[in-house]
Amino acid sequence: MPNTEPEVQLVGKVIHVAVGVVQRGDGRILIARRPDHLHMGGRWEFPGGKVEEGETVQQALTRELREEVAIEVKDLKPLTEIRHDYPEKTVLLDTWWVTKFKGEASGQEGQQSAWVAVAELFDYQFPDANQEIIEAILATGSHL
Ligand SMILES: Nc1nc2c([nH]c(=O)n2[C@H]2C[C@H](O)[C@@H](COP(=O)(O)OP(=O)(O)OP(=O)(O)O)O2)c(=O)[nH]1
Ligand SMILES: [Mg+2]
Repeated sequence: MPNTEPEVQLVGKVIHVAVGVVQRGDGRILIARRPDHLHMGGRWEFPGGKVEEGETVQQALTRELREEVAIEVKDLKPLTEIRHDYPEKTVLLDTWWVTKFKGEASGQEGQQSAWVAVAELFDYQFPDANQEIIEAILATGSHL
């Protein structure tokens, strides 16, 4: 009997996540601290969340930023896509610049948030997959 185990692992599902790099006019970027009880709890992140069935990634990002940090996305532009294997799951971080938005950002789930300069991103602890997002931000510099 052939062993089908490796194939089972290959077809394991990838979690599609919409991630927003929200940048203000002064170049600062919005980050938020993940609630402790979640996957990667306590680490800082770019706000976002899972794309639900029947949603586009843009719709998902707009919904997540409204739910998590109370801002209204007005314009988006693609930044990068990062696939990362954590021991417990595989994520596809579909990452977008948020180039226009309305509202004052504030953590709607009690989480801390901060507007940080690009150079300050290195002072915060992010999930491992974010290293490549930060590199993409540095490579682009800014959407402004
Ligand atoms: N939002 C976000 N998720 C990230 C980042 N980096 C990273 O590895 N992730 C991972 C952590 C999670 O496994 C997954 C995103 O899931 P999530 O917990 O934000 O999803 P969600 O907002 O839909 O939350 P829930 O409804 O499942 O509670 O992607 C990041 O910068 N932002
Ligand atoms: Mg989320």
